[in-house]
This record gives sequence, C-alpha cells and structure tokens, in this order.
Amino acid sequence: MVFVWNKDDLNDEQVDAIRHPGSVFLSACPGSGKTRALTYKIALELSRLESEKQWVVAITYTHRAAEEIEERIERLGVDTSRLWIGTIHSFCLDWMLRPYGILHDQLKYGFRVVDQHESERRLEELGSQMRPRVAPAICGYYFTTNGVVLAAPAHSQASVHAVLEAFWEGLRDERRIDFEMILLYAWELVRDNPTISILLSSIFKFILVDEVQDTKEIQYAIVASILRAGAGRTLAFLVGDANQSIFTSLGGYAMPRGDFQQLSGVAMAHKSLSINYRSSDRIVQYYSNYHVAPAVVTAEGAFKEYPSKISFDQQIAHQGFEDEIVRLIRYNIEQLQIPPNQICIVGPWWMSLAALTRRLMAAMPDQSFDGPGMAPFARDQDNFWYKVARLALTEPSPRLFIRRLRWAGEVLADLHHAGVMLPNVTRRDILRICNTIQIASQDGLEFLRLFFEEFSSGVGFNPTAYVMLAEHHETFFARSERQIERLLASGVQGVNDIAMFRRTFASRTGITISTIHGVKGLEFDTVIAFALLQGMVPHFAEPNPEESAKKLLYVICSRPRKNLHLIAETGRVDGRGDPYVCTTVLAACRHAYDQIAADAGAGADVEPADL
Ligand SMILES: Nc1ncnc2c1ncn2[C@@H]1O[C@H](COP(=O)(O)OP(=O)(O)OP(=O)(O)O)[C@@H](O)[C@H]1O
Repeated sequence: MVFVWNKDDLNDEQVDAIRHPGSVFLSACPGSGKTRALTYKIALELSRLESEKQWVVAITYTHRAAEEIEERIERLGVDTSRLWIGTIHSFCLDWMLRPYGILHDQLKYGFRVVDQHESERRLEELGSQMRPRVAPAICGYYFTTNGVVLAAPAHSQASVHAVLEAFWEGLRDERRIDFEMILLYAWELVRDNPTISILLSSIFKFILVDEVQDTKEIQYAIVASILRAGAGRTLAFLVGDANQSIFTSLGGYAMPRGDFQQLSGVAMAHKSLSINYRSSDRIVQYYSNYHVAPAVVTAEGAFKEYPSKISFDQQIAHQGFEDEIVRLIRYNIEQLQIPPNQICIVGPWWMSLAALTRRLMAAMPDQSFDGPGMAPFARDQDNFWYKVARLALTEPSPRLFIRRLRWAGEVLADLHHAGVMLPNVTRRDILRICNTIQIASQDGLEFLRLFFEEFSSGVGFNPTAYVMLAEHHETFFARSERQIERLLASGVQGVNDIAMFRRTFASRTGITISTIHGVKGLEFDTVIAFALLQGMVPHFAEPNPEESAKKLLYVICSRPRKNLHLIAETGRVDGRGDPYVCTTVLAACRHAYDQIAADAGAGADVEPADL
C-alpha cells in the first residue's frame, strides 16, 4: 500500500519535492524541514517498492542522523526492511568492500578498519620520529579520483607526505584500512569493475543523500557511478544547503546540479524549501547576512514573532569571559524563561570546549552540562564493545526499542565480520540476552567488563579467540581508563559511577556545549557563541577565509529558535604571540544589536580561563 501522509504534515514545497517522479536536487534553507522531507520521501519510495529484491538507500552524514530518520519512518508505520540507511563509509563497506573486496589487490586477503584513535596513535608515533616533529593534527588528508589532497599548510606538506607514506605502508602491510581508504578502495572497485555498479543499480530503486553540501568529490563519483550504470533505473534525491557547507577542509563541497547531472548522466529537477519553521523572523533576518549562495528564507514557524535578543560583545576580555557566559546563561534562564536544555554554547575548538565545560560545571553547580569529552568511557562509534556498551547502558523501553534493535543489528553484523558464526541468532535474540543480564556493580567500568563477559557467554562466543574483538576490547578499556583519569584530574565528581555512564545515552537534560561542526542539524532556543575570532572562525589554514567564516556564522546563527549571543573576546593570542581580532565578516556586519543590561543574570565568580 502506498504511503499516505496527513495533509498538515508537509507544506506545498515539501510535497512538490517528494512527489516529483524523477530525480531531485533539493536546496533547503535552515529549519525548512529537509529532514522531514527526506524522511517522507524514503517512506514513500519504500512503500512503492515492487519487488523483494529492491532497496532504497539513504546516505546520511552521521550515524545519529541515520538512527533518527529510520526511527521516524518506523513511527510513520512504514516497513524499513528494504531500507539501507547509514554513512557513506558504512555504505562502501556493506555494498562494495565486503562483497567485492576479492576483486581488489589490497583487500582480497581480508582487511580490518582502524578507527580514528588508532590512526592518530600511528600518526603520532610516525610524526614523532620526524625532525621537526609532525603533529597528527596537521596530517589530515583525503583522496579524490585524481590523487591525494593534504590539509597541511604548504610549508609542511613534504614532511606530512613522508609521514603519510609511512602510515599507508604500515596499514597495507597489516592489511588495515582507515576511513579515507574505505572511500578510495570503493572508488577503485567501481572504476575498475563496471559490473559492480550495474549490479547495484539493478537493486537500488532510489539513492538519497542528506547534507549533500558536505560530500567529497570521490563520494560524488561513487554514487554517480551507480546512477550512470542504471541509466535511469536508479533515481536520486539529493538534499542540502550550499550555505551550510562547513567541511571544506575535509574535502566536502556542494557540487552544482549541472555538474552532478553530467557526472551521473541523470537529469535532476531543481526544487527548493524556503520556509523556515524554526526561528523568529529577527533571527532569520540576521543570519541572512551570511549567505554565500543565493537563498530565499522566510520565517513561518511558531516563533516567527518572538522578540529575539541578538547581542554581540567584542569588548569582553578573554580573562574571565566565562563570567559573561554564566551571566548570559542566567539571563536566559531567569529572565527569558528558557529551559537549560534549550541553551547551547558553541565554540570553535574541541580542546578549549572541554576546559570550558569543566569551568562552567564548577561555576554553576546548580546546572548540568553536556560537553565534549564528558563521557567516562571511550565513545568510538566503530568499536565493537562500544556498540555492546550502548545496549548495556540503556534500559529496554518502548521509546528506545527501534534504536536498540538497530544497535543490536550492528552488534550482530560486527560479530559476523569478526568471524563469529551465529546463523540462528537474530537482533531480537541479542536484545533479549542483553535485557536479562543483571550486574550489581556500581563501578561503571567494572559493570561493563562483567556485562561484556556475560554477553559473550550468553551469545556463545569466546571474545579472546577473535583478533578484532580482542583488539577492540583492549582499546576500549585502555581509552576509557585514560578518559576517567583525565576527568578525575580535572575535578569532575562521580566519574566512576554507573549513573554517569548511563547519562551519556539519556536524552538532553543540561546545557549543551559543542563545537560549531557538532551543532550542524541541531536546534536550540538560545545559542551563545564565543571565540568568533579571525584565525579560529575561520580556521587559520582556510584557503578561502571570508567564505568559510560566513558559512560558519550561517550555521551558528541559524541554530537558535529565539535568542543569539555572539562573543569575540579580546586578549587571546595565537601561537606566535599575536593577538586575535574579531572575525572580519562579523565585525563588518551592521546590525542593531541588543544590549543585555549589565545587571541581567549577574554572574558568579569564575577563575580566569587557561584556554
Ligand atoms: N511542514 C511543516 N510544518 C510544520 N513544521 C515543520 C514542517 N516541516 C518541518 N517542520 C519543523 O521544522 C523544524 C526544522 O525541521 P528540520 O529539522 O527537518 O530542518 P532542517 O531543514 O533539517 O534544518 P537544518 O538544515 O537547519 O538542520 C522541525 O522542528 C520540524 O518539526
């Protein structure tokens, strides 16, 4: 039965985009319901599948987005058994490297994927042998269909290249691949074996790509290869916003529609979503200052008329600027009645955010904070035991059922890839086993250790007998112990407690602290952004600083529904001792900012920052 939605679920623009019978290139402004449009499109196409052999494939930027979209579709009452949804890396592994790896010289004897931490460890080791030392932070790279691109500044390209050559060789010798190699080998497989794309196009009815503005050239090429082979049999639905393309340093960019048509041989209708349901008109007007690609945005949501406060402070000194953040938080909670879990603090660098989180926790003991690095265990999305930990640390409940079932599926798939033969075990069996395990320990790591033992014996495998499982076990606990030590050293209370472990998976309860890249796709009532300084926003290594700064500001400023506070603190100095100044495009933006009275939310004392 073809999926039908309630009349009020979608607006005319959304209906027009998803009803279009062919391929669609959908440009969507922030808060315009692109996730909703994508979700309904997937539901519609799943309900239209005519054969058991056909699939709808949806590629998302994060695992989290995949989970959310799948859950929404299930809630719409549509069967998702013919839906494959996940990241491009998972897509390449599931549909190319695992089934066809035998056709590739580097993969044919088997391979294992190393996670980001393992890559960093190897790069650290190799870089420290160089003179001068090469830090892993400058060893970023990605492949294109024409070769490799290094993120390093020009003067260190040669030494970074030398480190990377040794890194790749080490991986090849051990038959391991990192995330970028997944994409490269997937591309090489489809380039050298046209039958792969032909086969995939015969079973994929639709390929949908979310956040297409962050797609890399090699990823476009992989998707286009399947579409081209299908010659119209496989249709595409690409959704994105060129103004929010903030992963350019990793190679992401919004390919123009015409170029993608040419690459894939598929005619794409251009559609757009211009109604913003999220923010007040004031907020929409403000962030429109930072367009880089033309876009029409109109506020039409519940908060359209909200009298937003938009402030900008470029006087406050870096020493003690946390006082100002505390004051703004209090002002929002006490005077504007904003719930704490609807406040987000955004800054450019992960490292400084972890320190800020700890300071704010000390300054506002009455509030809770969800900041980066606060989980007391290793959150390696690709670690097998992390996946089991998700099941161990969440309760069976109807609300979480679909999500936990998906996690159980991932655990089962990993067991299969590790070589554990479990022909009769289903996802539900995995859940049942997890749900019956009772561990009394209140110590988080001990709880997990015991849980993993019971889990292995419940499922019926010996984890030490499989290299991948044994390695993942070791890294999971080694990294978790380091993480706990770090948190304890910085004075965070209750780190070992199982409750702290469980909190990591509970829904958002406190004030969020995030990087700019981490808030992509999220929405809050109030956003407070700091360190809006040239060299940080945009990053000093950006080749196109003005455009990059605009896109970062566009993403930050389009997150709030109601209020926005921007801070460009003075007195921060860069590595050479030169002072940072306010981000140029922000300083140049003429706007009648609100003054937040000095006595509003009068702050508690906070020690000066050591950021
Ligand atoms: N047709 C609609 N009518 C009313 N509300 C809608 C409609 N479509 C979406 N929304 C609401 O608008 C808000 C933004 O939707 P969504 O998160 O899908 O936006 P988005 O386009 O993905 O945003 P961004 O690109 O900024 O991340 C959500 O709260 C969603 O429920």
